[in-house]
Amino acid sequence: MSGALLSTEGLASAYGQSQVLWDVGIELAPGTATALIGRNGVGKSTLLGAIAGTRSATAGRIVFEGADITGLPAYRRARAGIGYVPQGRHIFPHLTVMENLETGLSAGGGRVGGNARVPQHIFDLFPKLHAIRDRKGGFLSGGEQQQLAIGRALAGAPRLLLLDEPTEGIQPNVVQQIEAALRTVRDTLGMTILIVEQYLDFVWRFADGYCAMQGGRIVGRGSTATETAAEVAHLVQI
Ligand SMILES: Nc1ncnc2c1ncn2[C@@H]1O[C@H](COP(=O)(O)OP(=O)(O)OP(=O)(O)O)[C@@H](O)[C@H]1O
Repeated sequence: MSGALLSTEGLASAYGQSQVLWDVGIELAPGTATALIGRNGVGKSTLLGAIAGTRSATAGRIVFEGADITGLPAYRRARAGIGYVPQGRHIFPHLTVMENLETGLSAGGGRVGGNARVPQHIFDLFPKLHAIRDRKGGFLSGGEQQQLAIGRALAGAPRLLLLDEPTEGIQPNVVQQIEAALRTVRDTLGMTILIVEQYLDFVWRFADGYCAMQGGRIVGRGSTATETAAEVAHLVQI
């Protein structure tokens, strides 16, 4: 048996008749960060969605902490310990920052207790969120929304954090804060991270490993310590 926190075997997914994931097998070791990379449209977001439960698998299986979660709906996976920060952030525009964070608490379900509060470490990671805690989500800048989306996923105390292009359209100082936050949750909380990212220099600064996709399949994997971002970018023609 593997010691992976999450693994997929033979995973496939489709939009109607159009298959977009083929025979995907990945393994995420506990406490590691893995970059999922590849050109636009190769299936990275679909794979993240299949793991989070927002897309269904048409074949294969997904095992999380030893349990087969392939058939579980998304809310049960969130409760089981999978946090998801989708592309486009999907924060609630009419709820305040604090209320958005509280939805993350309830998504985490029993893992954080009945009348739990938003953990202080989320405000330590993103101090701006505390300063704007009473502001409505719809009035935030893109960088603030991204911090909120990550904070909301962290509020559920996940063991696995899935992030879909968190640096997209974000200014450099916020990108640095996101990098620091991801390092901290991995290094001090032992969280496992799977991150879809086009900005390879960013993700190479902290990820331990990478999986490269082409045409809905994993075509390469390895360590960010032994292969440079430029070498891997060349391999997958980014
Ligand atoms: N809702 C949908 N209906 C039909 N086809 C879709 C849908 N969403 C994505 N696709 C198709 O599935 C394939 C994989 O898309 P996906 O978004 O997973 O790729 P990606 O690697 O994440 O790309 P990007 O970097 O552009 O987000 C693409 O060919 C895309 O056109």
